[in-house]
Amino acid sequence: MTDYPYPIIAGEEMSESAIFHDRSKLSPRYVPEELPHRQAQIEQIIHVFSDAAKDPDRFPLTILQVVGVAGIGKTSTILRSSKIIEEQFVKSRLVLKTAYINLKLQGGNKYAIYRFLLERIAPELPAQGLSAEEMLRYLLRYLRENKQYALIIMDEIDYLIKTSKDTGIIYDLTRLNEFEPDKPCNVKGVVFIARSTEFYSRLDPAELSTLGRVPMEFHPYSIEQVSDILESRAGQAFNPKAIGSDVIDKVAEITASPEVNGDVRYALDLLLYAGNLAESQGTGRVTLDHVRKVHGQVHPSITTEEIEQLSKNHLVSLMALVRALKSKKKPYVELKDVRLYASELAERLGMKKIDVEDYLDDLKARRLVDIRSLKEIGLHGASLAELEPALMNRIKGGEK
Ligand SMILES: Nc1ncnc2c1ncn2[C@@H]1O[C@H](COP(=O)(O)OP(=O)(O)OP(=O)(O)O)[C@@H](O)[C@H]1O
Repeated sequence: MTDYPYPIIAGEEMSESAIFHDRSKLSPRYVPEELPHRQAQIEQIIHVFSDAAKDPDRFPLTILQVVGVAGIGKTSTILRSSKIIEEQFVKSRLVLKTAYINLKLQGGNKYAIYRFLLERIAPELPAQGLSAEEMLRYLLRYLRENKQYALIIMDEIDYLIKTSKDTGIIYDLTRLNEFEPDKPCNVKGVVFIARSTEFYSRLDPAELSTLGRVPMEFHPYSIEQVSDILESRAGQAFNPKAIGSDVIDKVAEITASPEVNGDVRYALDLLLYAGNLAESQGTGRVTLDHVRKVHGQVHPSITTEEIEQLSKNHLVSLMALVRALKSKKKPYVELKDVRLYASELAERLGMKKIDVEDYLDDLKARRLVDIRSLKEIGLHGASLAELEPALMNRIKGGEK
């Protein structure tokens, strides 16, 4: 183990301590009921689907796109809205199932994605031996026969389109109502979430037109808004006496800086680690010093959640890049340097040789690595020394 002073993985368990009331409320997987400053967007989305629960068979398949930078509540807003829409269906004595897919996590091809969809919506149906198109037909038939409805949420669609040739997914999902045109389509909505609209350039005109050109844009929060959000999250996670508004305002200020670019996920990480540090020092209260110390050590351009999403090969490739950059003391290194460190690391960890180039490409698509050319590979963000223990912890701790 390393001397990294606080666990890099957010604890899921309820924990009693002088600092925390329930630290799992800071976990990236927790979707709070209250989303300050996203109420207008929630209402807008609910409005779009407001007639769906009233007369679902006449409600058309509705496509929604949501676009905005990382960590500004896109996913949470959609998930919260879908819960409310589900409740409206329940009130009409109907069933709406939400299938959420994070394409960065799920990755892969059309086939794997549709199989996952089928598992979520129609778990009784076996997916084995079916073609991608058959899976969608089965899914639609299953919903019809069981008088159920579905909402599909495809998160990080831009990542998928950038890394995979299966752009057909957009075409398929936006035309689910044309599979059997004489029958109602019980998938009532498909929501695509993306960081930007750059992926449009990889779509053909037919895909673009079914997707619709007008995304719902989410703008980053202001400092004051981040403060409100953190106050609400901290209120659930910390003991009231353990944290003050000075700390919340400091974290909000850091979060709104260009370096972090409003990513609330990073703010929650900062609060968690600062709390852990205060706990380990037995101070009974989180101080500005704890925040400063942690901010100096955690890497703003890579959050806990992003590290958790990486496979061991990704981690080793990233670690090799960090080591190469450190040893060369330059902002960019060459691919061959990274290769060298990666094979050394893999050998030491008893792993098979890694195709570093593929993993670096993927890390680039995840916006963690900056590849200008094969001779100029660097990291997004500045200081790296701190990244190494966090990555090593994960490599040794959890395998994916
Ligand atoms: N208004 C808010 N109130 C409370 N928590 C929030 C709010 N906005 C964001 N968060 C929290 O910040 C974290 C990141 O939010 P979320 O995953 O929804 O962002 P995103 O825009 O979808 O990011 P990405 O593009 O990286 O997926 C989550 O833990 C979420 O709960």
